[in-house]
Amino acid sequence: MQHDGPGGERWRRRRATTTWCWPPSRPSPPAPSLRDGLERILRGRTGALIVLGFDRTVDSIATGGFPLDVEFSATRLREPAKMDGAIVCDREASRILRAATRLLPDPSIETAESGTRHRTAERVAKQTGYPVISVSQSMRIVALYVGNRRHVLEDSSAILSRANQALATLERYKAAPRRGDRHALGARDRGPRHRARRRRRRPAPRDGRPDQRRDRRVRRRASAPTAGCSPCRLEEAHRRPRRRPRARRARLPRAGRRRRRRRRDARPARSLTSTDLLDLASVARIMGYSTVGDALDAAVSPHGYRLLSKVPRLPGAIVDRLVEHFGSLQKPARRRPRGPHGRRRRRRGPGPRRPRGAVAARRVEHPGALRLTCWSRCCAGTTSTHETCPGAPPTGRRGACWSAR
Ligand SMILES: Nc1ncnc2c1ncn2[C@@H]1O[C@H](COP(=O)(O)OP(=O)(O)OP(=O)(O)O)[C@@H](O)[C@H]1O
Repeated sequence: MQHDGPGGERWRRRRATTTWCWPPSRPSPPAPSLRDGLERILRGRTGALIVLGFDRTVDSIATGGFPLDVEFSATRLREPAKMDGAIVCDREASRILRAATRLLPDPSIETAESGTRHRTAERVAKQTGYPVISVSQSMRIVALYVGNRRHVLEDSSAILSRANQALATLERYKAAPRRGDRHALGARDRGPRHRARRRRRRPAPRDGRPDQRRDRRVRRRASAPTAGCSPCRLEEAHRRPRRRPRARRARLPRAGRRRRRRRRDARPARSLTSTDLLDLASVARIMGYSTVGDALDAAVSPHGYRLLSKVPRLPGAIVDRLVEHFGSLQKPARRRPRGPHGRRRRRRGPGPRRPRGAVAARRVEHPGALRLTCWSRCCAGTTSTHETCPGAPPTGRRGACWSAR
């Protein structure tokens, strides 16, 4: 008779086709002691058949053996594995419930395995929906069966050696000079003039692609050492919380929108696939450059975010405003200061040199945003702010310092 409740035909079929995952209430996949126990069984040159879950279906297909109901530990798992038959644990692998039991799954369930242990493991996994671990004595491998899937666990030493190799590669990637640096240094160094010419050459979006690819490789490598370490990575992926749909945001003013777009565009190319990385236009687009016409070959220059982020105590809002105002770092860096009547000032005689950073400060309209060195004849750069400059006029008027702009 077919019934739909637990243990019924439809119930069993549904369980066999749905992907098994750890109960949501459980904070983490099975304890590392399970992996340790499997290692011990392998080292002891015995096999095992372990069912991770117990319910009416498991009970109905298990015959013989003896009930245990003891706390799970690696050593306790090793002992019943020496005997014939299967071991049944609870779903969290925190207790060993039965040992040396014979499993008789439905023989009509298809299986691609040949040995009796593996055939049983696959059938039990399909019929009960619980994960079943089979440790092969002859092949010395651990296979995990979950529903219709089979996953062979890698040897710990292999995972460790791969992780070490990945870390070494990561170090090498990190240590390698970036393409920009190579330009500056000059791979084929032909003397100081050649070096200076190379340094002056402005990069185009096309030049950024190898660096993007390298960054991607470094990121992929960085996650590689852990990949495959956990036998339940698959399940973990299932348990990963889904991103909640974001609440609709209030429309920002135009400047804010522009800033947000620029930040979004400047976000690292994490979302790009390996194929996208080969497409120069996608990479340029994510870097915030235009791809229309021959824009990819046009010279580009940095906005100055990186440099400005190094100015201590300079708030992000001011950085944004500076970048918005100048557009590019090159403009203020190249500009020579103007005198009181708009003429370019000449340097007269020896004296303290004005640092470049102060030039950028001169063009900012908002005096409240300025906490930069005052450079004028009144204090000759000995003061750090307008307020502390001895040449500063009473509040509300611009003094000698600022009228010198
Ligand atoms: N239906 C079953 N229920 C419980 N245990 C079983 C069942 N079938 C096989 N086993 C266990 O598997 C052991 C080995 O069986 P067999 O050698 O036929 O399987 P195998 O798939 O070739 O395994 P291995 O790769 O380890 O040699 C048996 O001694 C028994 O302990």
